[in-house]
Amino acid sequence: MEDDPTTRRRRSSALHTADRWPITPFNRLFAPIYLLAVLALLYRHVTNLLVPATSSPSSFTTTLALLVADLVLAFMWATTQVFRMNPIRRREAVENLNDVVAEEGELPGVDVFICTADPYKEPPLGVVNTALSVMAYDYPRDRLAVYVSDDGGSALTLFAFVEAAKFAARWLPFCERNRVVERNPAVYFGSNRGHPVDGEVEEIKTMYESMKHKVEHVVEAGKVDDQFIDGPKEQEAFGKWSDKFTKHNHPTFIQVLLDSKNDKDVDGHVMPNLIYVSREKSSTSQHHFKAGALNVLLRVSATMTNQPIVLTLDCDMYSNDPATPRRAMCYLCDPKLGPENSAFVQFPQKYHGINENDIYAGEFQRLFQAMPMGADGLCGPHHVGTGCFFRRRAFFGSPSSPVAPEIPEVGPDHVVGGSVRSGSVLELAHRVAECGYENQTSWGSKMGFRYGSMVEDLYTGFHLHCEGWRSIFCYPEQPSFLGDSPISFADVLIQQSRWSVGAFELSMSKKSPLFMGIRKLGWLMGLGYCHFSFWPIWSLPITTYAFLPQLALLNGVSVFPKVSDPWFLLYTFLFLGSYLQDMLEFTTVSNSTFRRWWNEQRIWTVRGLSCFLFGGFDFVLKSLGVSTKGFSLTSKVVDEEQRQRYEKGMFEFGVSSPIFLPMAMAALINLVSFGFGLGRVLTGGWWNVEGLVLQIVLSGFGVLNSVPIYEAMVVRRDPGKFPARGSFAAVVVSVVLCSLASVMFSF
Ligand SMILES: O=c1ccn([C@@H]2O[C@H](COP(=O)(O)OP(=O)(O)O[C@H]3O[C@H](CO)[C@@H](O)[C@H](O)[C@H]3O)[C@@H](O)[C@H]2O)c(=O)[nH]1
Ligand SMILES: [Mn+2]
Repeated sequence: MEDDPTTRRRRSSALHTADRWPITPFNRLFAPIYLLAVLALLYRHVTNLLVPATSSPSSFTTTLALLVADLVLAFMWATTQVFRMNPIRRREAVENLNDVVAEEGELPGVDVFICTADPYKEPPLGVVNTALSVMAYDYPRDRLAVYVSDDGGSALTLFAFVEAAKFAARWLPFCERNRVVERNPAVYFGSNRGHPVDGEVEEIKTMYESMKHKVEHVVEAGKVDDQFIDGPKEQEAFGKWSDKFTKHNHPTFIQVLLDSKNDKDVDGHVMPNLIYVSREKSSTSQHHFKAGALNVLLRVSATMTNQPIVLTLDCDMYSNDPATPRRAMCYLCDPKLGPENSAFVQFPQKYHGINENDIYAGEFQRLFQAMPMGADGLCGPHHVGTGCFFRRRAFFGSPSSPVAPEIPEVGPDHVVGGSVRSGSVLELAHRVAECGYENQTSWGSKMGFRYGSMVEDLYTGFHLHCEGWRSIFCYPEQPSFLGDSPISFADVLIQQSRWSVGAFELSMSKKSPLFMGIRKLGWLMGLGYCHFSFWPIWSLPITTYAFLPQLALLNGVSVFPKVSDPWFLLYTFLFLGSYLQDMLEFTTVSNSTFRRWWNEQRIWTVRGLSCFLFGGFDFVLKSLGVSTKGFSLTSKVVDEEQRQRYEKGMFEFGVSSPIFLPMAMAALINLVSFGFGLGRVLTGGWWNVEGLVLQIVLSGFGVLNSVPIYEAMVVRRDPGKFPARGSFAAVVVSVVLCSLASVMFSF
């Protein structure tokens, strides 16, 4: 049959399908019922405020605090419902791609961007392995270009890539011939999953070990010794570095390590392009962290290869499935979908090495899986920074009104003239990577990744959606990418404090989802974006419920209805209703365990008492111009002892940090108030504490959630335990807080 466009169009329908979640009808039914209960609760608070039972100032303050807390809970509840209204799960039929794209040569080219920023926090060997895993994709090699952005400006990282380019010439054909699935060599050689061990495997393994040894040696030494430099070309590359350069002050370095027009693998087949880029840095310019780095890569790649699709990856997110680009192409090449409906294809963030019960809730099942599926049934998932295939065009204005860049050579329509090694191409590439280049241009505002938030991913995705672009969530059974998840508790909380600052930067901006979002995307998606951008305000109700009812209990003051009061039923329904629905969804949709769900709800409360709170403070300080805190990079270095403790499910406190203080205080105060409540029950019987029952139950719940903190404070002796200084501080501040509360409740 002739392959005319109509036939192809028809066939493309088989490229992907979408299924609905089975529990959606229940969720849709439950939402209005729960809403009525929420309204009833708010009504109760308001009447209590206006017509108080007692006229004490403390009871007025308590009711007001609970009203505010419940208003925030109600708002966040509403934003969560958005994702429950029409969630879909897509599946791709990669085998049908060849019907639509008749020849391999028709597949669109992909420029892959990998960001790294510090050779000590992000070991170059890991970055190199990520690059190797994507260079070895099952995709025409001449249509693949890998760009590495090194914000560390480090010769150590370049050295690792020089070695990787040599190793790739063996590794790529090996993977292809043997249909290797794990194309990250560290994973392949690290797992003993019955790989055939023959002469060739042994030889490649030795080659890998030698590369690893050299790279690790160089990183440890902190410099590239002459003995490791091979030939005049390398001499020239490393000769560009000087001792005077620092991470924050150095010229542009662009090094073409592999060029698909000239470089061949050991079998004589072409190699993908591999290009190292370190943009110019100067201590007097703004660099906009990762967003800035990505915009430089957008321009540099435009001048060198300018392929229509761009894949962005964090340095730790390696490919776990060589068919991934073809999966993405099932959407990007689908003529039925249209470019405006597939501006980007987002894959979920998934991690390797998370412990059995996921004690830190590092899987982010909701944020990275359930909610994107929910949004996919509306206008598409939010962007999560890594594992995302973009149409280059999406960075240059809305689907209907393109924005022209300051020079046509960095635009999506530019046709690259020379080879990536040609003098004129390289000269232009250097120019567009200069730190003053963006002055008086639209980069970061109307073009490229947007500046203005620490979560440039969410921020940029939001702006693209508001411009009229739509996105796709691609969630195959086998994870397409796997990344590192921090295993030290302090690292986890610092990372999420940064996310919290970024979220506030979006929600409090002039283009907040609450206003621009709802206006441009409608109520549903507008509120959906509010969920992410108001994420840290959970800390308000969580902090209130972690302290206020407990302190009241200690003073014998009742803040919830009595057991015999009909309102008691409302409280029970609200609590159990949301918890049970949440548990049901967590365990069925993502097929997870009860223990993981339990840990997840615990971490939710812990976040409210740590990173959300601290992120909020940081945001205020930043807005006032007091703090200029930058991007605190998450360390990807693993301490073996820490890893072992983590495997056993132990929380890693270790360092004394103020971020642990509020949760430790909550643990202590809940314990004391629970003990106090139980004491009253034992001495006076239940009827004596009728009005305090819910407070006793809440304290008990707090105690259950704090078990790992008590263990770390009292029982453990290992280096990951709660530092004695931290415990002491928590006791002192808790005593002060309890005394203040007893004064307050006496009014
Ligand atoms: O100035 C910088 C800072 C960071 N990075 C890179 O950004 C990536 C993400 O940094 P990481 O420390 O791993 O932060 P995470 O919090 O783990 O990253 C999540 O959150 C970020 C937003 O805060 C998103 O950009 C990421 O994609 C998402 O995985 C890494 O590859 C870094 O090398 C840079 O290139 N330049
Ligand atoms: Mn990361």
